[in-house]
This record gives sequence, C-alpha cells and structure tokens, in this order.
Amino acid sequence: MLDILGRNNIAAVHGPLHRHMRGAMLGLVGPVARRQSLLPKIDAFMRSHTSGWAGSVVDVQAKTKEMALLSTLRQIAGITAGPLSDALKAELYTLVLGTISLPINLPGTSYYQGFQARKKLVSILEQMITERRSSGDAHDDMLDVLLRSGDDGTRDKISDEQIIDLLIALIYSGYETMSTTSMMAVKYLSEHPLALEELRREHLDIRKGKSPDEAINYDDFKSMAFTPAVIFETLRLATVVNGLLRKTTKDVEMNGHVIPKGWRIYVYTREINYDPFMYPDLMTFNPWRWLEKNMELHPHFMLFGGGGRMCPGKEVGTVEITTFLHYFVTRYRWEEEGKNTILKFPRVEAPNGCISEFKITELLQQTFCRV
Ligand code: HEM
Repeated sequence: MLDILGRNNIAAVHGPLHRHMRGAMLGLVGPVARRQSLLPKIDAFMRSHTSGWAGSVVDVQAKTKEMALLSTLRQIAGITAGPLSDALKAELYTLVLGTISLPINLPGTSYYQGFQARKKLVSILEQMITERRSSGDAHDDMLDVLLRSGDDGTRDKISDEQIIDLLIALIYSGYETMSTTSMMAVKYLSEHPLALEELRREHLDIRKGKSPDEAINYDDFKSMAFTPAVIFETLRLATVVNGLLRKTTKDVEMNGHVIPKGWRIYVYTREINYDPFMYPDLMTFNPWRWLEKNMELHPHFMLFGGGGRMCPGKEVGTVEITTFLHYFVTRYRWEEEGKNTILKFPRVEAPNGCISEFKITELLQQTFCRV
C-alpha cells in the first residue's frame, strides 16, 4: 500500500508529517469547506447523475462506482465525465487491486500493475498541476486550495509530491467505501420495504418545503435521523473496511498478556460488527437499532475508525451517500431483476460483473412536487 499510495500517503505517515497532511485534508473536507463549497457541488452532481433512469434497467454497482469517482473528481479538479475521467478510472481500478495484493514485483501480478497505475496517475496529476501553474487562473476546487496553501502564511506550504499523494489518498479512500455502501443500501432497502418507506418519508418531508430545483442544505442533513441509521446499519452488515492498523509505541498489557513495543496490531473491527451481544439478531438489517441508544457515541462504534486517525471523510462520505439516496428514493420506485449474488468478504462486491440490476419502474418526482 505504501508503494502504491505513496510515501506521503496520510495513512502511512506519522508524527508532524501526519498532522501536516491531515490538517491539509481536513481543510478540504472539514465543516467550513463542506458548507461553503462541497454541499452545493455534491447536490448538483447527484441530481444530475441520478436523472433519466426511469423506464430503464440500471446497473447499481456500476452507477455507484461511477458516482463515487466522478463526484470526487469534480470536487478535486472540476473534472466531469469524459476522456480524462475515463483514463483516471481505468488506472484507479488497477491501483485498488494492487493495494490489496501480495507485493510480488513481476510483470502480470496485481502489485506490478497497481504500481504502474500509480505512475500513470502521478503523471496525469503532475500535468494538471503544471497546466494550472502556467495558466494562473483561479478555480473553485480542491487542487486550487492545495496549490495556494501556505501563500497567506497561515499554514506550511505543501509540496507537489505531497499534493499528489493527498489527492490519490482522497480518491482511493472515498471510492470503494462510498460506492459499495450506496449499492448495499439500495440492496438492503429493496429487501426491507418498511425501512424503505421510513427513509422515503424522511426525504419526502425534506422536499415538501422546497422547490424542485432547490438543493438539500446543511440544516436538512442535521434534521435527518433515519438516513444515518440506514447508512450505519449498511456499513455494519456489509463491512467495507475490515480492520484498523496500529503500532504499539510502548509495551501494552492486555488481559494479562504483554504486547511488546513496536508490534503491529490489526484491530479486526469486522468481528465487532457481527457481535451478537452488541447487535441482537445480528444478521437482520435493522436500522432502528441505531436510533435507540445513540450508538454512534459508544466506544465500540468503529465503522470510521477511532482516535487521531479516525476517518477525516466520515461526514463528507455520509453526505454523499445521503444525497445519492435522497434523489434515488424521492425520484424512483424499483424492483430487483433476478437474484443478484453479493460477496461480502474479503471485499463487498457483486461478482462476475453479474451486477445488481434494478428495473426502475415509476417516477415519483411529480408526486412530491405537487405536495
Ligand atoms: C462510507 C464511507 C467511509 C468509510 C466507512 C470510511 C472508513 C474509514 C476507516 C475505517 C478508516 C481507518 C481509520 C482508523 O485507522 O482509525 C478510514 C481512514 C481514512 N479515510 Fe475513510 N471512510 C469513508 C469515506 C472516506 C472519504 C469520502 C474520504 C475522503 C475524504 C476518506 C478518507 C480517509 C482517509 C484520508 C483516512 C486515513 C486517515 C488517517 O490515517 O489519518 N474516507 N476511513
């Protein structure tokens, strides 16, 4: 992962460099950026991405993957669907597979191909940075913020190499997590009509006070209770991140055993998600369980990790999935075509391209516009 995601990759660096990179990342996706710049962009993107599906059979796996990539590329550098996003997509697929392979550097292995994909991604991003510098034009996107960071003296300058690794980390971290969770939420909702009904009610209520073109805003997100519950329950049952990596900085005693300083620890959070003591009737998709005791605040809530390395994209990722669901459930009714097999380990996916296809049958938009 270190080879393919880069030596400055936020998940691999420590101490002051980690604080520097994390500070830069939070500047891009933190509360101020979300309110002022990201929410309107995400809304506009999801509104257009999920339009025109009525009367067709939609491959939800492909659509959510495309959604996660294109939405992020738009935020990063204003890139819309076209040859550049296609080139980036092809490299990203190979890069993702490379990061979860054995590091055998021989032509033909996933690791080798992932490393080659990194080289191509770096070269595309370098070219974009050069073009930005030579044109000098201002842009309303993350790359612009990064290129100008440090200019006003409020924070350290960030090098080009660090910018590239930060952007790759941003694309990589949000890609599978957001797309898979969105796809699985649709799948679980299809199988649980009561949950779908409650979710749809929450979103139709939000639309009631709005004109058809009006975006959902920060206050709308704050008012939602059932939607985060659906997302957490989906993340619990279809675990995208199986565990967290840590390293002991001193000897640690645990239940009478000593874990020596310098050992690597893998916290297998997947096991927690399937713990029957914490989640009674654990295999049932039950979003209501999250409403009961404010479970998000419990110490065992680790869907987004914990401590100083907790996922900096938790809020923006949740906002993207929520906005996707908002337009999907308020616009369409659907039924699943055939029986789609989903693998849940080691990665959550619909195998053999035999993807979850959903026959979109009815457009609800007119209904809620008249309400
Ligand atoms: C449903 C969506 C997401 C889930 C479930 C998720 C989950 C996680 C988890 C479990 C970790 C490990 C945290 C730890 O070690 O304690 C993590 C780290 C990280 N995530 Fe996310 N993530 C999501 C979306 C995103 C998005 C959209 C971004 C991009 C902004 C992002 C960026 C990162 C980064 C950069 C790290 C490394 C943080 C560090 O080491 O300081 N994630 N994520």
